[in-house]
Amino acid sequence: MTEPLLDVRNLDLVLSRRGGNVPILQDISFQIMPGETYGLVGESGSGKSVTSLAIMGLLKKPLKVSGGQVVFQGQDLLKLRPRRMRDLRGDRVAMIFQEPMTALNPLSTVGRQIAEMYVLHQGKSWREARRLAIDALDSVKVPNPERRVGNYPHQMSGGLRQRVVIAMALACDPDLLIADEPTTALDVTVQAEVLRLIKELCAARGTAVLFISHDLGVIASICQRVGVMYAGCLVEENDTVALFSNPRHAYTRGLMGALPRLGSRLTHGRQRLVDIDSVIADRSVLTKTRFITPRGAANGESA
Ligand SMILES: Nc1ncnc2c1ncn2[C@@H]1O[C@H](COP(=O)(O)OP(=O)(O)OP(=O)(O)O)[C@@H](O)[C@H]1O
Repeated sequence: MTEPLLDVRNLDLVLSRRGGNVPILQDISFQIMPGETYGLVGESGSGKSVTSLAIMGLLKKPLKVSGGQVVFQGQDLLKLRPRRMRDLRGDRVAMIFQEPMTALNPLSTVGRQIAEMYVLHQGKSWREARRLAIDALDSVKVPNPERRVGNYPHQMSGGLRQRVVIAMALACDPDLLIADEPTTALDVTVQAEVLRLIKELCAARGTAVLFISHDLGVIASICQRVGVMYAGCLVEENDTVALFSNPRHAYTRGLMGALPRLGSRLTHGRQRLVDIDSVIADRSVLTKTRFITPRGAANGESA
């Protein structure tokens, strides 16, 4: 049987204070298989971002992991030395955030920033890296890549900047891409294009994705499986289709109730992202719902 690419096991995370620890995440467990797109969905503050930061080893005080394992390609990332973790972040795991400017240097051209990925992580010469940067811009459908390669980030729209960040993230062909609300800051039509781009590029390269969003519609359009987070716990997990056709947890049903016209076409603004009727009609991919009861918590059905 194929081993999971990422196996998060019983992850606990606390806010460490002088007076004692406050639990932030409790007993989070999920797996992502190679090439799979897995969504984490939940309202603001449910713990999606800190889960991804814990996986990437990017948590800052006063947050700290207090238990569990993050096994990636067979090794527990929580035990890796900072230097190994830094190498892994450049190479095998990449991350994109909501606001592309957090990942871009405003004082450097986008071409140089993409080229740097090839120079630092793949030992390419600057000359070769510049050519690869143009190809990378082309692959993320930035028009006129030979001209755009000389642009500074402020000379580009938000959508183009996010494409540049995607090009940088995928430059080293990572095995896992963590995308934390990558389209939330963009307007609706651009959102749909960027989502489609992530979906197509990762499918073509076999890159697994951990996709984080508060928006079940966005998650449904891109993910094969979904984990639903509520108050620091993963309360329900299932194939996307099964989750939509048979939400078990009261909180999941609440999230779905907030979706426009559920049961007909799932829309996001004016852009149709997924035809939920046809998805639900495809019963072949339905599997048994994994209904999760966190350690020490009451059964979440009534949460
Ligand atoms: N640096 C921090 N210091 C203290 N508490 C934090 C810090 N970062 C996050 N938290 C707390 O951790 C919990 C989970 O936050 P997190 O950002 O992961 O939520 P989220 O589901 O990603 O929400 P959002 O979509 O708004 O980012 C929240 O209660 C938040 O207040």
